[in-house]
Amino acid sequence: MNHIVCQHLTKEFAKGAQTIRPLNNLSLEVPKGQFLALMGPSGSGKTTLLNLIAGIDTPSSGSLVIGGQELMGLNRGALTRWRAANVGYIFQLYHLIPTLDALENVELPLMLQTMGRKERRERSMAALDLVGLKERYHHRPGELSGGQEQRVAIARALVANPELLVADEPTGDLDRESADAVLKLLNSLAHDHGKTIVMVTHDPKAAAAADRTLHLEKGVLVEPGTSSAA
Ligand SMILES: Nc1ncnc2c1ncn2[C@@H]1O[C@H](COP(=O)(O)OP(=O)(O)OP(=O)(O)O)[C@@H](O)[C@H]1O
Repeated sequence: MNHIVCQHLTKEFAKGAQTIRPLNNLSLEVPKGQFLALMGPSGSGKTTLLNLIAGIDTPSSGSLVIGGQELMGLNRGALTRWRAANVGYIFQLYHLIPTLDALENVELPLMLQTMGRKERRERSMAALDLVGLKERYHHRPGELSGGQEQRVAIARALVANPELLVADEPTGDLDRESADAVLKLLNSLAHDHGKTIVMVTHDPKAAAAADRTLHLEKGVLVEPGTSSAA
């Protein structure tokens, strides 16, 4: 079953008298539980596509169906509710709150739900356990390594149990060893826990850890080796 179905997806921005089109008539299907890597030069539309798939931004035209829900045409409020229930976002620079410990950071998405403190704590500890950091729950971000911070951020992305994870350069700020640990974790989340993962990366080694790699160029998908810039 396809988890993500993009058909003729276009995103346009008006810039003065000009129209910028970061995504141009893009069609794409991603099966549930697939770990997909998106590569492409700077400005090719990777983040724009990721933000549409994450429900952060809305398409200008085309269709975007995720888990059976058509996102095209949803208003801001509906999109925000859909995102909170269905998507976990992982950033390059973690975006943890420095004054909160690991557990409190992971709990944050659950604050938006009506849930008792005990259940919130239990769910957050389970997410920290899944990323291998249960013992570090009381540490603040400043007391963790970059790789550990990213794993806490992944626990935060997972805690509301979304089916879809999107990651923008999740290993871009990590050394090779920490990057490999994060990639192994993402791989396991897809294959052992059924999460669909869309990851933007510039690193071919990170892309190699995914099930499939797609290349974007000037807002369209290209086959490797057919680049217009080549
Ligand atoms: N909100 C916006 N308003 C106007 N133009 C935008 C907006 N968002 C993105 N763009 C333009 O769309 C194009 C694609 O941007 P995007 O961030 O998707 O590229 P990218 O492939 O993620 O690049 P990078 O690898 O540098 O992050 C760029 O030319 C960018 O300037």
